Amino acid sequence: MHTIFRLEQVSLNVRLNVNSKESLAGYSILKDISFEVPTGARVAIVGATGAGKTFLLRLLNRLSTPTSGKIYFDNQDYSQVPVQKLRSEVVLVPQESRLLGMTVKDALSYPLVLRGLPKTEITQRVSQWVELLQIPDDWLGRTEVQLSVGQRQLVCIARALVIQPKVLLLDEPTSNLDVGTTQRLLQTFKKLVDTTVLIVNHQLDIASSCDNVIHLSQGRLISNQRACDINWELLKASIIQAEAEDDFI
Ligand SMILES: Nc1ncnc2c1ncn2[C@@H]1O[C@H](COP(=O)(O)OP(=O)(O)OP(=O)(O)O)[C@@H](O)[C@H]1O
Repeated sequence: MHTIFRLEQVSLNVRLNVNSKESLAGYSILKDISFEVPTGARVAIVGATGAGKTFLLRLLNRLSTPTSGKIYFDNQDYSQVPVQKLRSEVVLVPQESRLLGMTVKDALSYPLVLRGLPKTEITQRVSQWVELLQIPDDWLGRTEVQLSVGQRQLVCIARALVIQPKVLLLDEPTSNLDVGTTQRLLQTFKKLVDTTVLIVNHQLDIASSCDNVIHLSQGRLISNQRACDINWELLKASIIQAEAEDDFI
């Protein structure tokens, strides 16, 4: 099995107050995390609010740097891979993505323009994804203020998909999408043969459509299992319990 990411005992501390000398050790966000992501897999990352899911995606995209431990991307120590190269192959779609004032059509073309693709190929690729995700033609000339939150979310995912990255990191990609669009998106992910997809999601039915499920709780890895081996009732109960404990704290 080829692995696209391998994490070995990765921990991440962040300083709550960057100016404070006392808090140099920082606040522990992720603790001693080890797992492997098979190339081409769809991996869900689940866990209670504040479990560290978003920070895990940030680590993989190198928006955050591990405090200790090692991360390997495509069998290479990822700290040795130039950040620009890594981010062109490992694309993160955060919860609050923006179109930066561009029209939908320009936003979808822009990453390909940056990569120097010929105009004809850009047009062809954008049309292909617009069609696959059933983005209506009348959105193409709109800017983000003329789109609903869910419509913008879909366009931001399409903008990442046109790049055909090696790894797609999606933070709550379906939080504002209707059931039909969510299903279409999940079907599309299944068809991506060369792209590994990691999805942070609160909805376990989305996790159940993935190949593997990583469960985090309070910054620790609780399990990394194949979806077909999971007892979903138990997983749900465990997440609910972690949320209740957090509320109590
Ligand atoms: N800028 C920050 N500085 C310090 N701690 C932070 C910062 N942002 C978030 N945290 C803390 O880091 C922990 C992990 O946050 P993270 O956003 O990764 O959680 P999450 O699992 O994605 O949660 P959610 O499901 O609510 O999005 C939380 O306890 C949070 O309070």
